[in-house]
Amino acid sequence: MRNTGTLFANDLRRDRCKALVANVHRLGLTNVVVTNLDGKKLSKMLPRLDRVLLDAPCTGSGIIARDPSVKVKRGQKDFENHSRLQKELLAAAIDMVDAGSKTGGYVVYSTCSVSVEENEAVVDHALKTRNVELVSFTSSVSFGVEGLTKYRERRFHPSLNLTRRYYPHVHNMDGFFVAKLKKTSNKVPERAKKDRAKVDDKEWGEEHWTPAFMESVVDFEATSGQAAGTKKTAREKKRQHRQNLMDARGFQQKYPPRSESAGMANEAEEPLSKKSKLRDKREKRTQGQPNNELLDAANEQRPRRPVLPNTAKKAKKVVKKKSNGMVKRQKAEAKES
Ligand SMILES: C[S@@+](CC[C@H](N)C(=O)[O-])C[C@H]1O[C@@H](n2cnc3c(N)ncnc32)[C@H](O)[C@@H]1O
Repeated sequence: MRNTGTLFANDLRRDRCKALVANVHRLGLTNVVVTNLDGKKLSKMLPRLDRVLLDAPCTGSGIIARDPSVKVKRGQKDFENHSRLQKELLAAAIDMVDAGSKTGGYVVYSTCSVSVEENEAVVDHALKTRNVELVSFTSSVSFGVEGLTKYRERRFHPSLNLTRRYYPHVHNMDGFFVAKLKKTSNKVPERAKKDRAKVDDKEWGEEHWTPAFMESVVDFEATSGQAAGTKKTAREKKRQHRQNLMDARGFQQKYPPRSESAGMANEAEEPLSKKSKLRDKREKRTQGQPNNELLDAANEQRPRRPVLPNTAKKAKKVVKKKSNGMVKRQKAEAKES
């Protein structure tokens, strides 16, 4: 501006304004008015401007190379909150500009973030809620890669390719984003323009949600933390699994249980086979008996007689037999004498 016209420089933080004033003095600028206000309210306080540069507050995901703490400092909520604030600040910046300005009517939006939420999503929101369009600025800045027009399930206005992204590993600088907007009318649209950012609200794996799948009960394996009273036996689990399969295939409607047609009280009970009756009997018999596993563990701890190898056993037997014979012989000799 070569020290002509008037420049308003604003920051919400007082300490930042001090640094700003110092820079103004250092550069010998005489056309700058420094304000310490909330950017969202600025449009009501200042006259209509020719152009605005919004270097928006952001998560700083583009400066991780310089400040790795960003990786642990920022969470999903930070990205969401910054995106919301950036949308409000950009709307306010657009409202401050005069669309009929002979020398401008432009807003430049920039962040030092590489996240889509803080960049393309913010600009796309402005395109929908204000009368602005994106313009190219490659004549003055010839490098950078095109902004994204789609990202995962999100779709943005095709003109988002006029924005520019700068990457540390590609451009040897901080991660950065720049968009240049031209205001086409001072009117603020009453309703947001058609939503192009179609969010695919289909959930992962939804294609598997067949009616049969949705009707069946998923039988999860009992975990170690399960209450003792609710633990299912293998037989009960098997029965439950069979029941689930039958429910999923609509067996219940096609072939109602016999008891139902006969009007019996116990409807869910199915006829027991001979084998399962026997198994039931065995289960009842073992109920209340000591736990075999505990007994085994106790036996393990009891001191045991050393197990002799076979040859040692045989030798022991022979000695025993011999000693028996000797005793008999001695008795016989004693009788004779
Ligand atoms: C990326 S920095 C701008 C840096 C500045 N361009 C410079 O070179 O020093 C974003 C600035 O926005 C300020 N800020 C945050 N919220 C604001 C708000 N609601 N209104 C105005 N400024 C705000 C922050 O204090 C921060 O200094």
